[in-house]
This record gives sequence, structure tokens and C-alpha cells, in this order.
Amino acid sequence: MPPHSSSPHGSPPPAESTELARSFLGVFRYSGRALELVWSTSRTLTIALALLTLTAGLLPAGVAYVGAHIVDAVVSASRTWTASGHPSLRPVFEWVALEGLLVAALAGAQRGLSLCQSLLRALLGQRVNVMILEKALTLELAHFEDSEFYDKLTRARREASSRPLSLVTRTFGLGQNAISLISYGTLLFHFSPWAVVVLLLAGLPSFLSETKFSGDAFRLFRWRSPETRMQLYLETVLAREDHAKEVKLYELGPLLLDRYRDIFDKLYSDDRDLTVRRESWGFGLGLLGTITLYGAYAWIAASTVVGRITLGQMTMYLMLFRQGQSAVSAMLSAIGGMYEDNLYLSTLYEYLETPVPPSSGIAQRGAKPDDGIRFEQVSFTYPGAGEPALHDINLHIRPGESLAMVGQNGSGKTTLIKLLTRLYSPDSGRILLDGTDLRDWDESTLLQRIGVIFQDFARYQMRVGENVGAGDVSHFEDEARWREASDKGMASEFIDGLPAGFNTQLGKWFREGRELSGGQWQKIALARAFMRSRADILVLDEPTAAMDAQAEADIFAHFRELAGNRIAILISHRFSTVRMADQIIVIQDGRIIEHGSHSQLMALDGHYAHLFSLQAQGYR
Ligand SMILES: Nc1ncnc2c1ncn2[C@@H]1O[C@H](COP(=O)(O)OP(=O)(O)OP(=O)(O)O)[C@@H](O)[C@H]1O
Repeated sequence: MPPHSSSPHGSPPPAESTELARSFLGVFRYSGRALELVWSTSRTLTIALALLTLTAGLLPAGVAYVGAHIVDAVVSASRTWTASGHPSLRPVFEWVALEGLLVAALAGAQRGLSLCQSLLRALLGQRVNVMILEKALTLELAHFEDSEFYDKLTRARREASSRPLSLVTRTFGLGQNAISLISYGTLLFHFSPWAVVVLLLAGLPSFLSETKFSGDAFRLFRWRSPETRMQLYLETVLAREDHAKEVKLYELGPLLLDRYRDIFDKLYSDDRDLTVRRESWGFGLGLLGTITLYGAYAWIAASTVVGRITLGQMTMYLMLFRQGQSAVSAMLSAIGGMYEDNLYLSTLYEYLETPVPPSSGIAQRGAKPDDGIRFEQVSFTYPGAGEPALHDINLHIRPGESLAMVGQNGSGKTTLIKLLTRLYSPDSGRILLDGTDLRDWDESTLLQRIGVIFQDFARYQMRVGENVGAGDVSHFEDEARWREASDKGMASEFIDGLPAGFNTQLGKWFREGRELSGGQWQKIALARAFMRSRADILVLDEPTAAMDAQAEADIFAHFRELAGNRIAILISHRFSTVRMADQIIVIQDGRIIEHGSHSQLMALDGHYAHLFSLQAQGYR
């Protein structure tokens, strides 16, 4: 939804202009926070920036003032020369030297300003990016799956990291020009107070139009987030190695590229309209300024001719007027720019202030240790989904027991795991671990107790060992533990065959990065789950689907031994694996339809027995 109710094209309806004025003032609320951000990023640089701004603001008027003295000194020197034949050049040279010094100091101040800005830009860009990423760490999985939220994140990442500095630079720029303007105004006031009024008013129309167009540009930027996101996505699909194979073989490239172009064309036409309107108005209103300038020229020239001011003063007033006008327009465009920066910053702060419900649990131990896991009448519907993914689930798994889940694709098996690992919370019912509700557990203690691999486990483009070590951050770099876990995951053998063993870089993003086969990756993921040696719950979602028959047989032959006295929860479509579990549940459309051991379910001769015989037939 657009944040403001005014139309992006044309002027807003009269009833909405108060609203516009309010939102115009409201967006300045981030200026203070931006300044605080810059100040806390580097105090030294911020102070240097302020001092240099002051210097750069004062010097131009000084230059104009000295310029007037040069002209007057020249006129008087040439009069002396005509009258006496002895030119008094000394004062002329002194004024010229002074102006030279001031100009050099001004150049120094401007260089200093751009130096401070460059350094601050780098520091601040990093700071804001870190803030964005730190916030991302606190978010819930559901946030990442919510497209509107994802838009916020993308917008914040794309634009907002450069905006705080821009806002501060513009604020300082505004100050610098204001100082210059006051100094010009003071000098110009001697000529005529009206000259000062004319100077100030001439820039106003173009300022108003700039502000309006900045708002329009922002609203356009905000509305088009979904399209921009699609563009980014298409770039990824077209230019990343993990999609290259399919894009090539299915000859998807031209089709996707056409889509990419179509999006650009649509966005471009909106941009073009806005830019054309912005520039046309800018030109028309800017013309007013030029007319004013030349009117003032004529006025000042006429005053010189009638002898009201000296030639030197004329030079000074002309310069003051010209520079004063550019200071006014710089100030006004700084204000317009600040307005724009504030709008963009609002997306950053909106993102950073996304409410994340705090994890309130503190339990380090359960109320009934050794009770294991219980699901009591658990139901769950994904945010935005029409149908519940799980209905009324009841289960009890005791320590040391194994549970296997079977069911059609989309029946809810992975969802049950997501609830157990607290990635989502049940809508009704409760899940208990050792007699205590998962919600009441301290999050870190709970996570330490669970080793999990999902079907779509992450493939980190890091070293092999780090891919294993990721399973336990406290032993991320621990080579002995890598090996131990890899032995359990049946991964050691192939890892030893890699050029640098555990230190082999994986993935194609980096030099000499190796790609692994699907089954090899899965062994790494299994090893990762075994890294969590303190975990007493092992959750494996299709852990061997990509492995060869021998590896799978080896893993399951040792499974009991590997799992030890942990709870093992297994999702598999292979019944040879499933049959070994102590309990088996069959899930259909989010409900448990059969529950028992292999022999009980075979005796029941229901769904499980049917599927088991179906698969067994295939092997006969
Ligand atoms: N993040 C999500 N947001 C919304 N709906 C989802 C999400 N993940 C899964 N679903 C839906 O929830 C239902 C259960 O999905 P789940 O992943 O639990 O199935 P599964 O039994 O693990 O399937 P498979 O055997 O294919 O892995 C499906 O209808 C699926 O479309």
C-alpha cells in the first residue's frame, strides 16, 4: 500500500494538501536520528565535517569582499598613476595576495569536506549494513516468507545504507549555504534590503516543485518494490551457477530475459514521465530565478552609472547576488533532498523497528526430566494459508525411542518438525519437552538439544570442515570434532579423497572451489547434525534420499548405535528404513491416520501395509 494518499501524478486533490503538509513535516523526524547515527559512527569526522562546513560557508563572502577592494585599489592606483605618474601598486598586490590565500583556504576546506564525507560514507555504509543484518538475525522464519516484509528488507538494503550520510551531508551543506547567505545578505543589505528579499524569494517556486517531485519519486520507488524484486530475482536466475544448468538445457534464457526487459520498460516509462515533468517544471521555475538575477544586474549597473556605488562595489554586489542565488537554490534543493532522504530512511527504520516477539522462555530443564517429547492436540496453519497444515496431532516419544513419519508429499511431515524446532508455534494445543512447553524453554538451551537436517539443508560455500562445524558454533573450527562427526555421517571417506581434505573450499563462487555430488552434500549435512554432540534429539528429514544404496544401508545398520540413547525422528519415503523405528506414524492431510510399530501396522493391514507391500513389490 502507498504510504501517502496523494496521487503520484499531477497535484494532490485540495482535501489532501493538509495531509501532504503534515506528512511533509513528519518525514523530518529522522534527521535527528541520522545525525545521531553519524555522530556515533565517528565523532572526530563529524566534528571535522562541521568545522570545515563553517569555514567553507564563510570564505566565499570574504573572497567577494576582498574582490571589491582589489577593484577599488586598482581604480585608485590608476588615478594616482594618471595624476602623478607614480602608481601605488602595493595595496593592489596585498589585496590580490589576500584573495589568493582565501581561495586556497576555500579549496582546502572543500577537499577536507569531501575527504571526511568519503570516510564517513564507508564507515556508515558498513554500520547500517551491519544493523540491517543484525536485525535479520532476530527475525522469525515467518518474516522471511512474507513477501511484504521481504520488500521492506530489500528496500532497506538497497537504498538506506547511503541515506544517513546523505542526510547529514545535506544538513551540513544547508548550514554552509545558510552561513554564506547570511554573510552575503549582510553585505548586500548595504546596497538595499529589497535586494535581500528578492534573493530569498526567487528560489522558492523551484523548491516547492522539487519537494513535490521528490515525494512522487519515493512513492514510485515504494510501489514498484515487487517488480524490482522480480528483476533482482531474474538477474539471479540468469547469472548464477546454480540455475545455469536448467536455464541452458531448457533454453529459458531468452524468455526470462524478455521478462526482465518488459519490467524495465514498464518502470522506465514511469521514470521517464516523472523525470520529464520534474525537469520541465524545474526549467520553467528556474527561469524565474534567471530573470530576477538579470533584473538585479540592471539595477546594480544603473546604480553604478549614477555614482551611488563604486565600480569595486558593483563587482562585489554582482558576485554576491550571483553566488547568493546559487546558495539559495543549493539550500532549497538541500531541503528537498533532505525530505527525500527522510522518506528513504523511514523504510530503514520501519524495517529496524519491525516488532519481533521476544522469546520469553527461561527454562533450562524440564518439569519432568526423561518424559521426552509430547504433542498434545497440536494444530497449525501457515500464515496466509487457507487450510491447516496439521490437525490435532497427539504423540509421545520417550528418550531413546525412534519415530518415523511416512505420508504423501505435502501431508505435513516437515511442518511437524518445524513446530518441534520452534521455527513456528502451534495455533492450538501444545508441545512439551520433558514436561515443559517449548515456549517456556530458554531458546538456546532448547536448540542445543536438537540436531536437525532438513531436506533443503544449506550448502555453505565455505571449507568442508566448516560445513560440518556449522552444526555446533562452539566447535566451528574444531578439526577433531569435524572428523568425529564426519565418521558418524559416513562422510570421512570421501572427504579424505578431496585435494585438501577438510580444508577444501566448496562451491563455485570462490577460487578452486569444488562442487560435490548430491549424496556427498547429504553426507556432509548428516555429519553436521552429528556435530551437535550434546543434542539428545536427532531429527532427520529424508537424510539418505540422495545417497547410494550402500551408504544408506551402512547408516541404518549403525543407526541405533549412532543415535545412542537420543530420540531419533526420521522422515523417509523408504520403508526399509522406516520399519526399524520404534513407532511409525502415517500422516495424511495433516492428520495422523495410523500409529504403531511396523508389526502392528502390518497387522492392521491399512494404509501403511498397503504402501509397504507396494514398495516391496518393486524390489521383487
Ligand atoms: N512455508 C510455508 N508456507 C505456507 N505453506 C507451506 C509452507 N511450507 C509448507 N507449506 C504447505 O504445508 C503443507 C505441508 O507441507 P510439508 O512441507 O509439511 O509437507 P511434507 O509432508 O514434508 O512433504 P514432502 O514429503 O513433500 O516433503 C503443504 O500443503 C505445503 O504446501
